[in-house]
Amino acid sequence: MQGLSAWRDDRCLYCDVDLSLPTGTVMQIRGPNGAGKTTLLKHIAGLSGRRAGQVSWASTDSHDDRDTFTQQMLYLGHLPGVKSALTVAENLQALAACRGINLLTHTISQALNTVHLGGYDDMPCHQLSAGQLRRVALARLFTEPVPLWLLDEPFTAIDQAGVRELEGWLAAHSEQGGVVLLTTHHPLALNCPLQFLDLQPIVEDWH
Ligand SMILES: Nc1ncnc2c1ncn2[C@@H]1O[C@H](COP(=O)(O)OP(=O)(O)OP(=O)(O)O)[C@@H](O)[C@H]1O
Repeated sequence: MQGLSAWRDDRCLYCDVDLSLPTGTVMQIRGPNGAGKTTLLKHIAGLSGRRAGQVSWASTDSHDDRDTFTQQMLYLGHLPGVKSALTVAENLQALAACRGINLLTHTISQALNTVHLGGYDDMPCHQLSAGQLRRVALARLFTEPVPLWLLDEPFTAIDQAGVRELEGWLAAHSEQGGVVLLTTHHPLALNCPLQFLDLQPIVEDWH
């Protein structure tokens, strides 16, 4: 990523951010509320319209080959992003279908077992707790296996045991050659090297 910049009104949120994320990288974007962490993740995922700077995947500009880039990355936003009227399995199927994957029932059940929602396949999502909804979103890490994970506050509503488990998944993904870029206010304890990108808050000029 080269020269990433974003503005709100006439204020620069982040300017000329250069990042290189080799295979195996886990990087935490840090900064206080409003510093621009979500904006930057969406920028990289290509979800915020074209901003300044270039995002390349495997040496190709992500805008020149959008299809390849979207097939290689999974963006999980700070909201779970599941439809409450659908069941757990229907949500996972619909989301995977967006990238052309036809999920087998067995794959869904396995992923749900991994996130400790085994047997919840046919449960309507409006009946789930906040932590369970988050786990449905996290099940996509296993139903849509891709090298690049862009995760915005993935620990939200997750219990303590789940936090340790998710930390383990991040480290395992890195060991398998994946790349993780995430935001969290949670201090991470990973069994792998962790890099940081610190964003500074905009200083308001009240005068
Ligand atoms: N849709 C929007 N329109 C205008 N300004 C916005 C919009 N979304 C965010 N902002 C502003 O952009 C700045 C960065 O917001 P962003 O959500 O990226 O911060 P963040 O670092 O992720 O914060 P948090 O830790 O609270 O999640 C904030 O000042 C916010 O008010």
